Amino acid sequence: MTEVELNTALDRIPEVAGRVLSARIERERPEVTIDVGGLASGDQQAIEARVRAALPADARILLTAERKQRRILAIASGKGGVGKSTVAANLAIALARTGLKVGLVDADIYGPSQPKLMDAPGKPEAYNKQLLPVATRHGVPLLSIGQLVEPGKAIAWRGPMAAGALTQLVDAAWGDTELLIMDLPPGTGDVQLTMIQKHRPMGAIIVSTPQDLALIDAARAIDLFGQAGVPVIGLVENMAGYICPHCGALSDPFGSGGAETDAAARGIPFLGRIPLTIAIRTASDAGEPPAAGDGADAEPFRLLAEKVAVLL
Ligand SMILES: Nc1ncnc2c1ncn2[C@@H]1O[C@H](COP(=O)(O)OP(=O)(O)OP(=O)(O)O)[C@@H](O)[C@H]1O
Repeated sequence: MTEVELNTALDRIPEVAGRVLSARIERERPEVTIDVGGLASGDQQAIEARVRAALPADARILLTAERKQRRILAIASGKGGVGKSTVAANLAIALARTGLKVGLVDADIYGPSQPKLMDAPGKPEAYNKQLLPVATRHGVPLLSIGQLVEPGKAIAWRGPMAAGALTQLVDAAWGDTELLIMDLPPGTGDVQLTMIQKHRPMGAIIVSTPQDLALIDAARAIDLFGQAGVPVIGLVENMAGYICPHCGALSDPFGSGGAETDAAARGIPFLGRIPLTIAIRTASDAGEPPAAGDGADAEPFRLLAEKVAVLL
């Protein structure tokens, strides 16, 4: 059964109209969440029976009485190449592993790398003029600008065109997703500002490398969020400390601790340090984000998710 077939089957059940919070195929199995808030238990059971009869026998049907509001957490950086997308993907996965329903929106028009990072290159289907997020092996559905355009095309877009396309990603059929991690384009231009003003993230995390120049750019990103009235919930230092895989010696190609000092000076929480390791790069390039595994490289992302979860 495809997601479109699943949605069509649900459309034929009048009792669930307006109550389907999510309908997706997870590991080839239909998974449906239905809001039964305000219904007597007999009516809830009747709805469940109707849905069960309409779907394949292995379908998972979840009934919930609490419709949670979806929030957006923006992941930003002052400049490109600091590992913003890597942090966004791994944080999304680490948060999902804590039980939160997390989705990932890749709004990076200059280099949409999430389809590769999350190993989800397929094009999203649409239903009722809404995009259906693409399920990934890592438990975090994804919508990326890279799934909608040919490689290299999005970069040429002007502000309004980019903002229009990106809005489709945020306003998609996210169903019961509680938190959307939004991987913003690097920098502090119009597209970033429009996305922040239009979608009002509950907060932003700034990713920086430890060296001074990256921190100056990070300061600009912090200012941008400040002007838009979106709280910066913390700073993450990426590519800090390189452990040689041969001799085990620790070196600091970009320095170390710069982001922590900078965060302290600005009164922004410091959320953690992700080391520079070859394993993080090779795993990411292979569509196997380290946070999805249980190796040493998952640990910094697990710790980061723990800190972020309390700030949500
Ligand atoms: N901690 C790390 N250790 C090793 N490699 C890393 C680490 N973080 C990111 N990388 C690598 O650095 C490169 C850039 O990372 P990424 O694409 O996440 O950066 P970005 O800030 O999102 O860049 P862009 O601005 O191009 O979107 C990638 O090859 C990625 O695998």
